[in-house]
Amino acid sequence: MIRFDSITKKYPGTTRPALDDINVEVLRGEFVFLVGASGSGKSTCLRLILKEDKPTSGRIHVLGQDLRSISNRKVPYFRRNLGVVFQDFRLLPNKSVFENVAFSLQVIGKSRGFIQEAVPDTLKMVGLAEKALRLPHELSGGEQQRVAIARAIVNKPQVLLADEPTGNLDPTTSAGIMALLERINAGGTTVVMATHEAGIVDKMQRRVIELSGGKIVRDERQGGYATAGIPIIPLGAGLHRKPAVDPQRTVSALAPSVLPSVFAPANPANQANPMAPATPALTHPSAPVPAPLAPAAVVVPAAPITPVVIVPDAPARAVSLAETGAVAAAPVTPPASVPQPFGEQAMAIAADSGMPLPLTSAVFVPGREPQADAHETTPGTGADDSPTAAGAAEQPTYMTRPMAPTQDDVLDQLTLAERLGLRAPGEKPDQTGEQNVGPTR
Ligand SMILES: Nc1ncnc2c1ncn2[C@@H]1O[C@H](COP(=O)(O)OP(=O)(O)OP(=O)(O)O)[C@@H](O)[C@H]1O
Repeated sequence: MIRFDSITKKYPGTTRPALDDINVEVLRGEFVFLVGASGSGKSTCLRLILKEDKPTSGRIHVLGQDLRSISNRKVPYFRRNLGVVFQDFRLLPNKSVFENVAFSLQVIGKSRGFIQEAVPDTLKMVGLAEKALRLPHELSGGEQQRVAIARAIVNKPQVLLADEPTGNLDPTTSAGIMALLERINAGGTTVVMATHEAGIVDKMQRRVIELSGGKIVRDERQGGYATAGIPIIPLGAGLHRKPAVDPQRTVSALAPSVLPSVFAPANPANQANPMAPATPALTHPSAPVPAPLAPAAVVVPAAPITPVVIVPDAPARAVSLAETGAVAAAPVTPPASVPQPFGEQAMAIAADSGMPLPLTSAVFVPGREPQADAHETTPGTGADDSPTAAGAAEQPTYMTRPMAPTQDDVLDQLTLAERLGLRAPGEKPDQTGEQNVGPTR
């Protein structure tokens, strides 16, 4: 399903590789945790799987395809098989829950009929059927993450990549999110999740791949989190921050089995599942392997954990996937003035017009008439689709194109289609719908 053959990734201007001769294979239907200190290479792995970036050397196969053989023009098609979830949710703040989920189908040209069926089904699965009309800021953090997960899975991807999806959530809410991810996995979707959260990894007892300094130092079939290489932070404390650890100073986990567990046993009284699966898992016809796992296990944070090694003097933080923006669930400036019926072509044309355009929400929501958001465009006033945007919908939202480049958000200069990876920056749209899709770089 996913295979890295001798993968080395060296970022320009760096001396040490972010990934150093990685060989690993993830099988269909697996649930894999990627763990490791900050800067160990977890997000780089996810970026390479997405073909967001390419390795310096080595080969990557995803879904049976050698990523080198996928032309830039085909990358958007390839990515439709992958769902992505980030720590910071990345919802469109001025769109409802329904619209946020529908949006990812709109941009790949799914029919209105398909959207009307798939979105409610998916919202039901994540337990948000009743909140379809809410705006992101009217939801809790856990609910927002469930919307993001719904958006990532609504097209039934074969692989779900999650980059610290519980990083901004409290332990109970995280447990609900993990139960949901387990359920998605039980439906046949392969899940690869980067995390720093020891309690979750320990509870799930799934495959754990540990990176240290760009190398795999542990690959355990049913592993826990604890190694000498990773400091433990107590659940519920510092959940909003990644541990700051100097990978140079961490001890290699070459012999994790000899390490004593630092985890207190879980409190059985806490085993109630806050996300009790009331609805069936989505079926994934494209994933022929039957659900390999037991019914969603309860994921409850372990009893209070005694913090151990916290290494002071953090290094410059690694650039994570969540910070660099990404494809499948990346934030996008909402489409400009979309005529109905919505569609990739219409949105691409609108987004590519280069003119300031009013925002229009063209998604039909049951029980709610299609309506224009009707924010007039004001060049230079920013549509806040930054990671902090979720929950900030009370701020007026404006189109930002065209806008001056900023140092840290080049994405804002791209059109909607470009930002979604549907077309290479600068490439002109044609009039043939799906064929609009083109190279991403
Ligand atoms: N775009 C980039 N340019 C240069 N170096 C980078 C870039 N992205 C990541 N790196 C470096 O590559 C290494 C691995 O980074 P990566 O983001 O993959 O780590 P990570 O394990 O995901 O960290 P975190 O847990 O903090 O997200 C780090 O040393 C980081 O500084």
